[in-house]
Amino acid sequence: MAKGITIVADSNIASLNDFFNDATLGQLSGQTVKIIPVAGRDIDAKLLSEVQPDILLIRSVTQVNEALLAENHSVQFVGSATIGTDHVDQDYLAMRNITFANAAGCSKHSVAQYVLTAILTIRPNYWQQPVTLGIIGLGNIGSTLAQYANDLGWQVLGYDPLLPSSTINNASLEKVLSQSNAVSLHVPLTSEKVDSDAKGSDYPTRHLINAETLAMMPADTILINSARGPVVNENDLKNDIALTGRQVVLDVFEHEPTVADSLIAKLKIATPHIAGYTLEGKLRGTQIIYDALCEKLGIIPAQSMSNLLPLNLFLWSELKAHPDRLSKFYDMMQDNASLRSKISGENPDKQVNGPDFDGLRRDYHLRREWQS
Ligand SMILES: NC(=O)C1=CN([C@@H]2O[C@H](COP(=O)(O)OP(=O)(O)OC[C@H]3O[C@@H](n4cnc5c(N)ncnc54)[C@H](O)[C@@H]3O)[C@@H](O)[C@H]2O)C=CC1
Ligand SMILES: O=C(O)C(=O)[C@H](O)COP(=O)(O)O
Repeated sequence: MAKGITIVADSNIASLNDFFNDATLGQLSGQTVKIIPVAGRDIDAKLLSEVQPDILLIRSVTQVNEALLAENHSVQFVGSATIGTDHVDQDYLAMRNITFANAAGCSKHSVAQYVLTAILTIRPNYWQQPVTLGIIGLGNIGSTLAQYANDLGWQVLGYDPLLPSSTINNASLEKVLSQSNAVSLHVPLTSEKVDSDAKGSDYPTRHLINAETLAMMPADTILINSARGPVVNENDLKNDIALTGRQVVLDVFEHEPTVADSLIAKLKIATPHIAGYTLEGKLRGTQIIYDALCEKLGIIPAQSMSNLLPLNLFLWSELKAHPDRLSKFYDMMQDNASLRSKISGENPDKQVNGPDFDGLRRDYHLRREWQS
C-alpha cells in the first residue's frame, strides 16, 4: 500500500466514516486514510484513473470490470457491501490480483422480513391459516425465510438444484410453482453457459420466470421478486397479470433504475429495491467488507456495528402476538406509495426515471430488523 490509504467509496455505504478512518485502518502503520465518497453510478474509469485509489468500496450499482479498471493501476481491494455479486467481474479481479469481498448474508433477515410483510399485507388471513410458501433459492435469504415460515406453522416447498435435498429443499421447480399460495425468489442473477464459458451457470436464473413457468402457477398464487429484476421476464409477467389478475410484488426490476408505469400499474406492491434496507442490514454490509479489508491489511478490526446501533424494540415475538401491528413494524404500503408518486411523463411513456428511483434509495429512512 502507498503511504496514505486512498479509498473511493459509494456514498450510499452506511457509516463509511465510522468504519474507514485513521484510527480504524491506520492503527499499526500510522497511515492516514482519505475517503472520496461518490454516488455509485458516478464511479467510472475516468475517476479511478485520475484518483488512483488503493481501495474501491461499492454497492450494487457500480459495474466492476475491465472497462472500469483498465486505466487504473492502484486498486488492491474491492469490497461490495452487498450480497449480490452480478455487478462484479470476479475473474477479471482475480486476473489482476485484486482482492474481492462481498457481504454474504448481510441482509438475510431484512429481505426475509420484507417478503413476510408483503404476503401478510396482501393476505392478513395468512397469519391464522395453513399456507404453503414456495421458495426458489435456499441460500442465506431463502433458508432464513423458511425459518420464519416454519415458525408461523406454514408449509415450505423449496427448490434449489445446487444444494442437497433437505426438509426445505424438497420439491421440483414445477411443484413449487404449481402448489404454493405464494412463491418468493431468492436466487443470484446468473446466465446460461455459452460453450466453455466458466462464468455461466448450469441452472441460469435470467428469465427463470417466463411465460412457461408463469403458466405453471395458479392465478391466485402470489409472486414476489426481491432477488434481481432480470430473473423475471417483465413482458411475460405483464401478459400473465393481464390474463390471470395475479398479485405480484416487485422490489427489483428488469430495467432498473428506470421502471415503466405499464408494469407498476399492474403490480399489487412495488418498492424501489429496498428489501435489504434496514439499519442492521446496511451496517452489517459495511462491517463485513471492513473486516475483510482488515484481514487484507493484516490488522485487527477496531470498529463494530454494535457500537453504532441504537436500541431496537421491534420484537418478532410481539408481532406474532399482535399481527395488527404489522404496519408499525414495517409500513410497506408507504414505500409502495413513494415509488408510485415518482411516476412522470405522458402515456405511453410514463415511467419512474432513474434519478428518482435512485433518489428514493439514497434518501430511504432505514427500517429496523425485527429481533427474535
Ligand atoms: N432486494 C434486495 O434488497 C436484495 C436482493 N438480494 C438478492 O438476493 C439474492 C440471494 O441472496 P442470498 O440468499 O443471500 O444468496 P445465497 O448465495 O446465499 O443463496 C442463493 C441460492 O440460490 C441458489 N440458486 C442458484 N441458481 C438457482 C436456480 N436456478 N434455481 C434455484 N436456486 C438457485 C444457490 O444454490 C444458492 O443456494 C442475491 O444474489 C441478490 O441478488 C440480496 C440482498 C438484498
Ligand atoms: O445486497 C444486495 O445484493 C442488494 O441488492 C442490495 O441490498 C442493494 O442495495 P444497493 O447496493 O444497490 O445499495
